[in-house]
Amino acid sequence: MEVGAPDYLAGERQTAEFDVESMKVTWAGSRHALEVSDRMARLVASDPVFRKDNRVMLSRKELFKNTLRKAAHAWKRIVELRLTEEEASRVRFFVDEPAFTDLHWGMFVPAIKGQGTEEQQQKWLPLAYKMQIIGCYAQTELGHGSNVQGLETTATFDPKTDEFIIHSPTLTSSKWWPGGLGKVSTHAVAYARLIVDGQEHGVHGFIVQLRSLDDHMPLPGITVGDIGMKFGSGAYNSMDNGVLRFDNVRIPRDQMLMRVLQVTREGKVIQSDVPRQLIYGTMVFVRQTIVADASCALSRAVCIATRYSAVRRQFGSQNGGPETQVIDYKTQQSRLFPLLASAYAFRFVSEWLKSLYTDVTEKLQRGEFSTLPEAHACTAGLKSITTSATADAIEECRKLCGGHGYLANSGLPELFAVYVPACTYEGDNTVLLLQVARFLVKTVSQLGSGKVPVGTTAYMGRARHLIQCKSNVQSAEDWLNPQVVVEAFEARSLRMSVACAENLAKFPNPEEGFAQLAADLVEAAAAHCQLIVVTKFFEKLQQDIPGKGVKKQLQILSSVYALYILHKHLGDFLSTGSITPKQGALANDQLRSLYSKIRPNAVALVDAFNYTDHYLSSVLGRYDGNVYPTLYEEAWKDPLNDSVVPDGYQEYIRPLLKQQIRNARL
Ligand SMILES: CC/C=C\C/C=C\C/C=C\C/C=C\C/C=C\C/C=C\CCCCC(=O)SCCNC(=O)CCNC(=O)[C@H](O)C(C)(C)COP(=O)(O)OP(=O)(O)OC[C@H]1O[C@@H](n2cnc3c(N)ncnc32)[C@H](O)[C@@H]1OP(=O)(O)O
Ligand SMILES: Cc1cc2nc3c(=O)[nH]c(=O)nc-3n(C[C@H](O)[C@H](O)[C@H](O)COP(=O)(O)OP(=O)(O)OC[C@H]3O[C@@H](n4cnc5c(N)ncnc54)[C@H](O)[C@@H]3O)c2cc1C
Repeated sequence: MEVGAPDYLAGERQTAEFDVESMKVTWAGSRHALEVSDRMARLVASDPVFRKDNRVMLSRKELFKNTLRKAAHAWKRIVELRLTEEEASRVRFFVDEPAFTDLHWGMFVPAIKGQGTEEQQQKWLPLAYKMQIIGCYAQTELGHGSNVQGLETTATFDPKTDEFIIHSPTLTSSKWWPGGLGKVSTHAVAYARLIVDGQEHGVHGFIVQLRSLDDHMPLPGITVGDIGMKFGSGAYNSMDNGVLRFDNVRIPRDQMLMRVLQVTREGKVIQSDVPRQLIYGTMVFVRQTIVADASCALSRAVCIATRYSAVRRQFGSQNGGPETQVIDYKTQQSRLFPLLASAYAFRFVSEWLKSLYTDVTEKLQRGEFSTLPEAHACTAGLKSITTSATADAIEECRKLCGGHGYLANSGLPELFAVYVPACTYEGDNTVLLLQVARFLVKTVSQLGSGKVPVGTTAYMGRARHLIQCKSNVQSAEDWLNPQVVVEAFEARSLRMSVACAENLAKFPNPEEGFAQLAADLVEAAAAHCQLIVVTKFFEKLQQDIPGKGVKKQLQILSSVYALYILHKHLGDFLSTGSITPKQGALANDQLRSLYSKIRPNAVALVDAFNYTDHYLSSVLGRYDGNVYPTLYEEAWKDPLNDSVVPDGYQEYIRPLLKQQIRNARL
């Protein structure tokens, strides 16, 4: 905010019962992370190249070219200022525009790192790090996305020339969707079925050059282009999601990523001791980052809706005084505050998931693979529930802002359009929950065998207790006890998984049973993932959290998150007998009282996200709350208002009006 400018939300900020600066540190993860973030936010906001207020008005071509300009400028600044990786990734965050660079850094580089041999990494990574080559991740095809084993592209070894022949045998085998592919990437990690000596060896990644490094023209045998406009204006259309066909394209043998499986000069296929699933490792990495993205997108929407709800007034004027702030309506609070709590919950679970991922990666380096299934289940499941909740929440925030939320300059329509594909990319959310369900059913089925479940399924080791325990909640106050809450969530989750396992056992063919019970399995998987989020929020509170009143606010938010989920899924808790209807009603009583505790802190709690006005790009979410004059000014900037009488008046409006007049005279 400019020095001396009026702050229409100052009153709201004065009622905060905690130290906002300390909460900013907790949200950012550390004082250092906050400092870096703050500096990079200002760097981006003060640079005219990164302007984004006109984005929804641009044609696709203009938008795309502008994105190229921003990406090139960002890279120039990163190199000039010698920014660290952490700083560079904050620059990407605040530039706030999907671009080919996301796939280059986020998938192409990690695929080579995770699936390439030492030699391959040494050859390709320096080129990629300097952006002397630009890569994408070409897995999905027109006919196959979720079913990776069903991909049709082939990579056939030719021992005569020591090459692989990459080919798209059918229309449905055309690569379809990869970001950065359509117009920019010079290379791809393309996934194809490996065929050696007429035998198939599953799907593997191959580094394929697509375009000339001299004139950017597609190489012989490559057909490549953009797949067309996507949902919404602006939004994901800055990305060149592409289509790609291979017509017997030859690549050297050493361009197959060979950490998992090697093909020798003689055409021998050698399986290393690394599990086959490591071929899916890049997806595990990105799913983990997507959970962190969910907390960012959600907190952004909630920040806009909270500030605007404090500015907006409707009804309730007493003796000509001001009307009621809509944030004071209990319905507004019961829709908004759980989303605020969810933003914090997703933030902390993403922190935990990142540490789990780092730990598993270190173990993989040492040749320990036992934690891979849990890492897969956690990343897949949390990606699924956090993105689904965030997509729904952004739309709810739009509605919480009434009519003005529908204006592009509220920032919410574009945020929604850019965010919703997260429910689909990197694994459709239902497909991913089915993976979690497989993991849970397997864990349950091993309970009797003496194998002790660990990590996020450790609670299943107490199945005997959880299957019959009764919650001893007797008052609304009891629901503030994390142990009580966690036990109710554990009982619900365990009982849902066990019920699924019991029902599955009734089918002679387990796969048929899995298919028939898929809807129940998905619900059991979601219950397990919600338990993880709740638990990790409570565990965060065990840490030392400095700053006046900060921990207290987080305790309130953790209870709101847990009791909101309980209230929303009350049917599960009641039907599994994890709690009684009376206890469910007490949870709801507690939730109401927690909302009143959040109310004086709401604006400060969203200030703690530390978002600049440039990043929010929302008239409704402005830090200073100066909404109405800005809405009014912005309206006049619309190109339609460039002329008082619109283009087309002479051709289409005038004749109509004349005709009406004639008719009226008749
Ligand atoms: C210097 C820096 C400068 C600037 C910075 C600039 C930029 C920013 C940088 C970074 C940004 C970071 C990240 C963001 C990047 C991009 C994000 C933006 C956009 C997103 C792009 C989206 C890209 C995509 O969508 S890529 C395509 C994704 N596709 C999918 O997800 C497909 C989903 N399908 C599957 O995963 C699988 O096919 C399946 C799991 C559903 C089924 O597979 P399969 O049939 O083989 O399996 P099963 O038989 O069911 O299972 C076999 C066993 O394997 C286990 N399994 C399955 N998957 C995994 C896994 N991933 N890991 C481990 N194990 C796995 C499964 O459990 C089975 O085990 P079991 O024991 O045998 O039961
Ligand atoms: C914006 C965007 C960017 C993308 N970027 C990339 C990229 O860079 N690289 C890349 O390779 N791919 C990319 N993709 C592709 C993406 O990964 C796939 O779209 C995604 O994995 C879903 O696969 P699908 O499209 O085949 O969906 P489908 O599997 O066809 O899903 C359609 C419906 O079928 C259901 N379904 C499917 N299988 C099952 C099942 N077994 N049981 C029950 N229900 C099922 C799903 O739940 C869904 O409702 C991108 C997609 C989008 C939208």
